Amino acid sequence: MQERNNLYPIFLKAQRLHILIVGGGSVAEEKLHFLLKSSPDAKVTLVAPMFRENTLNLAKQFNVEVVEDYYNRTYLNGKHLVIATTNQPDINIEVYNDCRAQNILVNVADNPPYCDFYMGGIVTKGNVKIAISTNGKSPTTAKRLRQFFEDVIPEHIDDLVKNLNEYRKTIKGDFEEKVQTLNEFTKGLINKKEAHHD
Ligand SMILES: C[C@@]1(CC(=O)O)c2cc3[nH]c(cc4nc(cc5[nH]c(cc(n2)[C@H]1CCC(=O)O)[C@@](C)(CC(=O)O)[C@@H]5CCC(=O)O)C(CC(=O)O)=C4CCC(=O)O)c(CCC(=O)O)c3CC(=O)O
Ligand SMILES: NC(=O)C1=CN([C@@H]2O[C@H](COP(=O)(O)OP(=O)(O)OC[C@H]3O[C@@H](n4cnc5c(N)ncnc54)[C@H](O)[C@@H]3O)[C@@H](O)[C@H]2O)C=CC1
Repeated sequence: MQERNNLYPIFLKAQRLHILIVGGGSVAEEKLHFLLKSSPDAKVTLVAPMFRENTLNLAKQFNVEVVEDYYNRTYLNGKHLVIATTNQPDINIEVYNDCRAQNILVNVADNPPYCDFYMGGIVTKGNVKIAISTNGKSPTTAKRLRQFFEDVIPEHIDDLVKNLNEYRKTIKGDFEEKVQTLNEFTKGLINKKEAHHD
């Protein structure tokens, strides 16, 4: 039987969550880069005894707090989401265990058994965002799919969203009538028979 991805994607308001990245090396830079590419307003703290120059430069351009220190549990105070990227496997696992004990969602980068969530491939076009996951099976496929969709999804998809948002405000009637009108209006965008709950 074909395997199936049972992960549930959600779209976080990264601006009002406090995210901690433990480590300041190459992996921290990669995770921070994709986090900020999607959510430039994300509120992030980095903690590590040593930072690579590229990581520091990236952090400086955004709302990222940099703390030069070894990880300890007090850095979890007030954090909602944690990503561990150190080159010390036992430290990454300590971070994982500390987070689990406090119900803080944790991702040990590139270490699936120690992840409550995975980072995905992300495509953003204006208000439209698509997140891609291969269930942790092939990050390279997630990256290629991200590049593919960045290419083929037209920039003007955002105009459609904005226009429909305006149009929605002008429709009269109760909620059900609005839904019906909007669905009727956009039927032509999809070349298949409308199925219920699609
Ligand atoms: C499970 C997951 C956990 C997590 O880290 O969240 C994970 C795990 C691992 N990554 C590894 C390596 C690489 N990761 C990338 C790239 C990305 N990895 C990302 C996510 C995820 N990576 C999560 C699953 C996502 C999903 O469900 O599909 C992306 C999408 C998002 C992001 O990083 O923010 C980002 C692309 C962003 C973009 O381009 O848009 C590349 C490609 C490259 O750099 O060219 C390589 C090198 C090639 C290779 O080795 O495959 C290894 C092996 C390490 C080793 O060899 O030791 C593991 C461990 C394992 O697979 O077991
Ligand atoms: N660089 C890569 O492409 C890949 C790396 N990895 C694994 O990920 C690990 C990290 O890789 P890099 O980021 O390249 O290493 P790196 O050497 O660039 O960075 C390691 C970071 O961990 C920090 N650190 C060490 N002890 C710490 C502690 N007690 N508290 C907080 N921070 C601490 C260091 O100060 C440094 O900032 C490696 O051990 C490697 O096994 C896995 C796959 C690919």
